[in-house]
Amino acid sequence: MIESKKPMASLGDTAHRFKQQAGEQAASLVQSGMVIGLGTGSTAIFATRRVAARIHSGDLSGIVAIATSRASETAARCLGIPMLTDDIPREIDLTIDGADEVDPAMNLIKGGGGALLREKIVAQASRREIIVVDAGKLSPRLGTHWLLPVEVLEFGWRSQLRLLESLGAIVTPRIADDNLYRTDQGNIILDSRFGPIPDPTGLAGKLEAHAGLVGHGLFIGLASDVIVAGEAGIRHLHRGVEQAVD
Ligand SMILES: O=C(CO)[C@H](O)[C@H](O)COP(=O)(O)O
Repeated sequence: MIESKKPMASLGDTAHRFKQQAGEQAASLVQSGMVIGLGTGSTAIFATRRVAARIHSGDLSGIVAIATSRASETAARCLGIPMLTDDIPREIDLTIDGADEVDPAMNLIKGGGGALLREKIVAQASRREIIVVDAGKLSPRLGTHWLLPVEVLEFGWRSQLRLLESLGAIVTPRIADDNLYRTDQGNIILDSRFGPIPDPTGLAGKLEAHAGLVGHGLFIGLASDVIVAGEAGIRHLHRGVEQAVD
């Protein structure tokens, strides 16, 4: 079990250092010959950079990667990582991604960066889904600190908004540059404030039952590992079991 130690606000500027520590620790788990998934966001990028550095130093060979967003793909290509595009020809050995909120059972809210749908596709295609976070992301219950992003088709999107409201959420369509934000798929995101979610699995089921609602940021049972960095150091849990950290 992971217990929340500090609220996000108290981490302040140190969060950046913790993100780096968590991301780089995860990159040490990549081995030559692997197909890897590259996550999206300010924590996952530290893992991507370290993987690139290991490739260029000759420490890693035969790596091929799939990105969880167009932005991550562009970053990885710039760093010289060999990339797959738009297809996952075989099981991904290991994916390293960030999260917005992590509960004690290693369930997640993701999608703060808008990449939730690709992130979930890649997570579900991965043997190991390694989540890297600073300690401020730990939460006693999903929804306590973060909005739940829900990706919907433009067609009929206000009916999805009403559905979310009927489930108890306060819903705000995500805006970018004074327009509705668009995901990599051209869809809309409805940021939904549920507050602490008593039954994330039940809520996920209700959301998945609706046509037009193409993705949501609840990642239930998908994380195999969580690497969390904070004032107490770096902790690594693999399927609930504490791992030694170098
Ligand atoms: O889900 C995500 C993007 O869709 C990110 O992984 C999540 O928002 C965490 O981002 P960061 O590491 O920048 O805090």
